[in-house]
Amino acid sequence: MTTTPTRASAAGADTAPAPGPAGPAGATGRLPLADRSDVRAWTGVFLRGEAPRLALTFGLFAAALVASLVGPRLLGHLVESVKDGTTADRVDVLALAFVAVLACQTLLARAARTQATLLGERVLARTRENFVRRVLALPLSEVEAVGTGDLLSRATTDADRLNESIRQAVPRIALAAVTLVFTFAAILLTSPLLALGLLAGVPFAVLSTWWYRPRATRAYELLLAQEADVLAVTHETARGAATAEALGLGPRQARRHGAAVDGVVRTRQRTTWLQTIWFPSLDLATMVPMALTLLIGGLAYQRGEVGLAELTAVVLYVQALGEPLNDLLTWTDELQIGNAALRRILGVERLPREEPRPPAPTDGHAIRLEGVGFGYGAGREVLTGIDLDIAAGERLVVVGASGAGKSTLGKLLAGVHHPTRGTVRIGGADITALPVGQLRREIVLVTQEQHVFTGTVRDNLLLAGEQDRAEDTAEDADRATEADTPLWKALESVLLADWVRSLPEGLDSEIGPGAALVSPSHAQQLALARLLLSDPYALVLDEATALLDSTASRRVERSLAALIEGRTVVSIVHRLDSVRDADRIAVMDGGRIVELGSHDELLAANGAYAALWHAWDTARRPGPRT
Ligand SMILES: Nc1ncnc2c1ncn2[C@@H]1O[C@H](COP(=O)(O)OP(=O)(O)OP(=O)(O)O)[C@@H](O)[C@H]1O
Repeated sequence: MTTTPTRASAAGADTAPAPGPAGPAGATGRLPLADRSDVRAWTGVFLRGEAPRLALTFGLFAAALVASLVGPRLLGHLVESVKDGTTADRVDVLALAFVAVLACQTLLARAARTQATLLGERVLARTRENFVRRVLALPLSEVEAVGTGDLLSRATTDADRLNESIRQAVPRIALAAVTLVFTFAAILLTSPLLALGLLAGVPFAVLSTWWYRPRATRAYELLLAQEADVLAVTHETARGAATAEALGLGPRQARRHGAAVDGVVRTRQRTTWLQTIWFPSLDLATMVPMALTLLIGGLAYQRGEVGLAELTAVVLYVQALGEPLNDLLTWTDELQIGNAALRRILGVERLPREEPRPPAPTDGHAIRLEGVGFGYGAGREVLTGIDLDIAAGERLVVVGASGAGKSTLGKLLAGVHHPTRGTVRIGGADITALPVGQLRREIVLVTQEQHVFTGTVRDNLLLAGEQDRAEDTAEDADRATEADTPLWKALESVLLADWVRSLPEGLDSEIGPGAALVSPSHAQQLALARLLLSDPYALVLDEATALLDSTASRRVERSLAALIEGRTVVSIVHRLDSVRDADRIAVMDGGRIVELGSHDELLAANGAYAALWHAWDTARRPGPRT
């Protein structure tokens, strides 16, 4: 079962969630997008941080470019020399020079591409690290509100697109732009008259791009968001496959997936349609001036205004314009996608941060809820007017019909959500003022969900930043054995020691996704052992064994017995098997606590609890068969 501190521990910061159950993500169901100023700021940091590498990359590209421009001039001279009559030696020299320039150009272009790739990978790695660090610092309620699909797609597909942009689009566009400028300058130097014709393309290019850009930006932003929706449905379906199958939700999930995919297809059709207007306009913007230049060149040559060498060079230059223009066209579009991806990746920066908080003084470990109310997002209150005192060491069971608000109460007790009204206090301190580290030493929520992290059994037990200690001690066998003692004790307590011993490398065996599979009950026992090691004062157990079959459930319940010893325990239950052992029972209905007392007191009161108990008691007894 998942223990909520895991994310906070991974963040490694002693921080607490920002107040409020749902921020911007909660209100919209999607993470926000960064705006242009954020992208500009990011670009500024990128340019400053990578200035030397950028200069080297562009320097290499420029050198390759100059080499590529020398080639046509040499060929021009060659053609003119042959026409005017020359020696074979001169032809050889010119041909050799041409080959040498070509080789230089190839080597320089190769070095430039390598630099661009390294640059892209560096920037991407840093952006990804920042993204993950930022996500880990998000209040858990934000992550819950937005779901994992949007986060996943930003960290994977969007990051890949940004990578593609930095690695390919940025250098190619820069190279194409510089090539165009240099080539134009070369034409201008060769023959200003012939250069004039090329300007005819400028109005076509400017007008069509001015029309296309804002439309394409919106379409690409929508496309990435819709792709995130597809990922979210796919992820949800895969994660809840067992529930979907049990409840026959397959067709419903298929419909949702189909609708999400339809959205993507529609937007792709729109982007393709936009391209079918823009691309031909740009083609026109390149073909018309090229044709014009050649026409002017032909006429000027006939009238003796330009020589054959100039005309040959200009014809080659004009031809050489085709590739950079094509690159500019294709990669500018790719850059738009990269820009949309970057806005999504940087969007997490707009969410509230978990600010570091100083430790709050507490007096004991009693829990007190005063006038607590809570609603998800802007919706109705699902908890209202809750007043509750839980003494340190008390066992409280929470029962009630489905939707009564039991799990929500559990999340408020553990500080996963903060009340929208009233206060939750632990040891007299407002829970919202406690840093996460301190909060998790006080109280932890244990749910039905479990997660085994990829790594060794030891890593899984020592989550919470204690791996370093384990790595240090691994060098010294005696100290390692000593350090392992509490781990084995915890594993013994949750009845998992035999299982770990049976693994090929004991505590050092790799488990989790991609390694040895762990059964749900073992995963839950592992999480309980982890909890034993982190040793919180209070536990909220939310249906901890509800999803297990009865044998596994009995095994985990026996493991739980070791964990709850000596702690404050709030158990949220559907089955009433063990409610009699509780000190008190809270009955919830419609978001309120309607009854509170011991089993005997509540039976004597003959109210809601008595009705629940009798119904459950009758159902579990074997009745007369008819
Ligand atoms: N993440 C959420 N967003 C919006 N509403 C929610 C969310 N989680 C629960 N609710 C709503 O809050 C109310 C209380 O739900 P809660 O899960 O706390 O009840 P419960 O008593 O634990 O039910 P169950 O026994 O079925 O788990 C329900 O109306 C539920 O639909």
